[in-house]
Amino acid sequence: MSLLSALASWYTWAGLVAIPLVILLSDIWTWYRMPPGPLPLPFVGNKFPSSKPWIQFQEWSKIYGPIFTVWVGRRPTLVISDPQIAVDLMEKRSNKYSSRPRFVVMGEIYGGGSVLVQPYGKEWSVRRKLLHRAMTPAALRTYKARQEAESTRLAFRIMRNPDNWEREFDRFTASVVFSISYGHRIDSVDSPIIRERLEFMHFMASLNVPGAYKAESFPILKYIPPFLAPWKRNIEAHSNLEAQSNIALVEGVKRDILVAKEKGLEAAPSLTQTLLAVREEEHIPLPEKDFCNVPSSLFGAGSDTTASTLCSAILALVTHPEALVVAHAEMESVIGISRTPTFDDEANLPYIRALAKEVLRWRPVAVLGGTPHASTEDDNYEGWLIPRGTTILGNSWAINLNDEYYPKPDLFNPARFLDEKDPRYVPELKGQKTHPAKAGHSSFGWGRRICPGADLAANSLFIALAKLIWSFDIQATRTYDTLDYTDGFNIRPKPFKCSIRIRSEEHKRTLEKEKLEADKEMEKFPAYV
Ligand code: HEM
Repeated sequence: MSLLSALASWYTWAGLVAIPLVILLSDIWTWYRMPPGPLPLPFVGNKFPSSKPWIQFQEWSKIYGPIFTVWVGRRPTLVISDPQIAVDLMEKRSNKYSSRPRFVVMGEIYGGGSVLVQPYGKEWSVRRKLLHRAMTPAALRTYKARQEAESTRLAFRIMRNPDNWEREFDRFTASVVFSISYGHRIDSVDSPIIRERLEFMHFMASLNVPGAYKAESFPILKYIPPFLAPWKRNIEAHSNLEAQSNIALVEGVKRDILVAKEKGLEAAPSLTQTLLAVREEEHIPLPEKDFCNVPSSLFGAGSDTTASTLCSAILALVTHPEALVVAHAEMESVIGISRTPTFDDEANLPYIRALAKEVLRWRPVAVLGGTPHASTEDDNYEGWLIPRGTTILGNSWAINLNDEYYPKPDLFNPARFLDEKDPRYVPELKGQKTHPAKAGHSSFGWGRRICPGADLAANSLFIALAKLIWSFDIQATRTYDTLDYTDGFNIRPKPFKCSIRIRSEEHKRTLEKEKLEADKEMEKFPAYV
């Protein structure tokens, strides 16, 4: 071996050892300065449970404190279990904590331009501003009539077929968001349009399963040409299908507007109609595919979340019948039997309002805070380093069951959200610490990324729960495991049976009468077939 080649091989070996060593030392230095958590393995990170990580995170918070670090490979993730810390970072310092971690497969290859996974910046802000057009206070007021009508139809349909309550929740929430997005109601969850949407959602969810795609850990793989990568072709084919479907829905609204105009009428108002009018007047810097993704994103983000929360409400009521007794008493004294509750009664139904909040606290559907946040600058919190690019998880599960804020956190008791002057208020449920958010919970997320549909969802939950409680006796038929939930980004109780019966003949007659009015209201939004 010549001296030259010996030297070259020496340098190669030195490099092979030195580079990982430098990376390792740098990781250790970062790890040492970040909030402590379970010990990670170099380059591999921590071991996570294969299901329901929020439970393990809650356990770890009891050992490492309300803010700790876990490592996914070499990427640090900060897990927060205290609402004040979540607000300190994601709201008070929202200029640094409003991005999303990189989603190579779902965000960049599948694309679709969904606002949910967009990193913080211009692309995100254009979409978010367009979405806000549908969520202004004035717009929310106009949706109330259809939310009332759809929740009357919901109660009527459950009265007719009580065992079908879960699917009726899915139909109700789908109809509310579709009527807002496109001016069309949904009469059946089996309609082709809903089936297609669910297929898109399931495919999207499959892209996010940890380990499913190597490109997530090795982003360079996303540049492989599709003809060499069948997995990429498959993702792109699905992405194109969804884009075409989104475009077809917008084209449908354009046709509705033309047809109505020819008849001298106006098409049912919708977000799509508003966005098309805005585009006539100002340039919207989005390609057609991304523009059409904006109204379609309401279904993905807003339908299943609201329906799952209603499922949790039924589980809460059958396992905590004392809450239903108080709620029924409120209905009897404020509403009576000759009519069902409406939004005009909201101020006089504080227990029902509190009940909706307590469901969101007790079983937060977006259990790990929805989609994680990511930091865009180095920061320092209480002496700890939070480097740029850290993933931030608000563990809503641990936050909402934190007994410093919510004593007896596993107990479902709406009274904790009542005004202290209300005779039904229970002082023992007042936490030693007060939740920093005005709503008293943070189940809709934080700061600049807070759920834009929060008020719409809160309205749907209030009116649906009010009508259901007014209509029905809801009772257990067996004992239930209140932790038996599905896995994933959004959680829902696993299917269960219970007894749902109309409260009296007079309730039945009132509901039948009001259902006719509700049908008339919903005729303004022709059904998608
Ligand atoms: C009970 C019902 C709902 C719950 C619990 C919920 C919860 C959440 C949470 C926790 C986030 C993440 C917030 C964050 O990153 O800090 C989120 C984001 C989002 N939600 Fe909701 N949501 C609900 C209903 C809705 C509805 C009805 C809509 C629309 C009609 C909607 C649209 C969105 C969108 C578009 C985002 C992404 C925002 C962004 O990344 O900038 N959600 N939601």
